[in-house]
Parts: sequence; C-alpha cells; structure tokens
Amino acid sequence: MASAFDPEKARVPPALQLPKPPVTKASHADPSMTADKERNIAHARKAIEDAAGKGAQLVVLPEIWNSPYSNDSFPVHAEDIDAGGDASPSTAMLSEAAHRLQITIIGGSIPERCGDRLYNTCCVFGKDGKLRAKHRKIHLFDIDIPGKITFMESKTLTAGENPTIVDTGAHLLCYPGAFNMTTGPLHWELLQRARAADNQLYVATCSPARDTSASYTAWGHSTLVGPFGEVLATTEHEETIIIAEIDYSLIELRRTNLPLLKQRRGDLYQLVDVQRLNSVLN
Ligand SMILES: NC(=O)CC(=O)C(=O)O
Repeated sequence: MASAFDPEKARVPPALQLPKPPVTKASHADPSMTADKERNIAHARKAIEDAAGKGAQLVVLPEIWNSPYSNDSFPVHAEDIDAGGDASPSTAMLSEAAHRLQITIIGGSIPERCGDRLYNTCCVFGKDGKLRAKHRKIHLFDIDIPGKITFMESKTLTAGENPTIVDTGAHLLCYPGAFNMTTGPLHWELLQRARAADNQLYVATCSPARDTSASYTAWGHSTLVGPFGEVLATTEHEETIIIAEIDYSLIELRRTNLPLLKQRRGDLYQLVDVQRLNSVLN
C-alpha cells in the first residue's frame, strides 16, 4: 500500500508576518551540489556575489556545499583547511570573496581532512578575508529508519570536540544543515523555532537545494527565525537566495517582554563546562 505520508503537507503553518526592522541584511544561498568540485566552488562564488549584490552583509552557505552529501564523496572532496591555499580551494574562495565583497561568510561546511581523519567543518570568514572561526560538527548525523532513510556520518567522519562562538555572546545561531525527506518535514522548522524561542535569539539555517536524483535527498527550506520563534523568512526546496534583515535590538525587547533568562533556576540546574572543569581539576 502506498504511504499516506506527504512531507510537504506535514509542515507547520506558514510564516508569521512581522514588521521588518532594518539592520543586518543576511542571506542564505541554497545551492545544489554536484560531484564536480570546481563547478560547486564557482557556483557558490556566484551565489555569494549575487547575495552581496542584493545588499547582504552576512551570507550563510549550506552543509557540505562543495561535494555531494555521501560517505563515498566526503574523502574525495575533503580539503586540508589548515594547510590552506591549493590544499583548500573551497575555503580560499570564501576568504577571497569575503574580502573582495566586504561581507562576513558563514561557509556552510565542507569535508575537512586532518591527518588520517575527516571532519564536517564550517569556516567563518570576516570582511578582511581572515578566518574568524572553524567549527567541526560535534554531533554527527547517524540515522536508521528502515525503508525511509539510513545514513551514518560516523562511517567516515570524526566528531569535533568544541563548541564555537564567534565574537562575544551569541545572538544568531547558524546551522548549515542537510536534513532529508523524513527528518526535514518533521524536525527542520520545529527545531530552529524551538532553539530560537528557548534562547530568545535569531536562528538561521541553510540547506542544500533538493536534488531528487542524488543518493541523499535534502529537504531544502532555508529559514531565518526571530527571537520569539517566529519565521521571518523562508523558502521552498529549489535553489534560491533568501535575503532578510536582522534587527538585533529585537532580542533585548523580547527578553524584556518575556524574561526567561532571569527566571532560570541556577539553584536547581546548571550548564557545566566540562572542559573548563577538567582543566581546573587536573
Ligand atoms: N545532515 C544532518 O545533520 C541531517 C540531520 O541532522 C537530520 O536530522 O536530518
């Protein structure tokens, strides 16, 4: 019997209409990926240039944008980011584009080779073209829903060890992600709205566009969510560039409206920084 599950119909209701306060213009480029790395780099460069041409000051690329999202492709497309230059043409392009266009780029992620290990790594470049942060995905994506989706990033990738915060304080959580046709309709928007509402900050996600001929079919739907969990901008699953404005002053307003941070019960529960704790104990 055919499944009655229709991913498109399983989505939550459409975006809330909120006033758009002017501040940072952010853009999510949503490119589709092929096995041709040079083509993927040229394609991403063009999307970044188009977004900057439309006024974006911050551009976010999707997860694994220089390679197909597959365990066979990760080793083939991996780059030695620390060595840079010819050893990492993808991040060299991001650095050059950030500097030339005077924008910040959150470079989605690419497979990174470091010694005999591979990581799923996101690089952030500032307007001066300098690397501001390098984040290795900590929670690898392993899923096994027989008949729907089975994918084990842990087959080829190693998990990163550290959270990454760029600048001081987080006002925007950026998730370059490649959810699929099962987790996409169920979790993609739900998780980003939940994290935005929990923490009263902005959440931006950027997915590869959907390619139904690929071995892993991405959900798409790159989105920007505001500090009340409201969807400020989103798209469907085709390749596109979404531009939206981020007014960081809205965070303070929402935290005053609904003072969740002040109501935290540190006497009952706390976040523990295990690395710091260990460094003090040892
Ligand atoms: N690539 C991913 O990390 C996908 C993911 O997390 C999902 O739930 O789908």
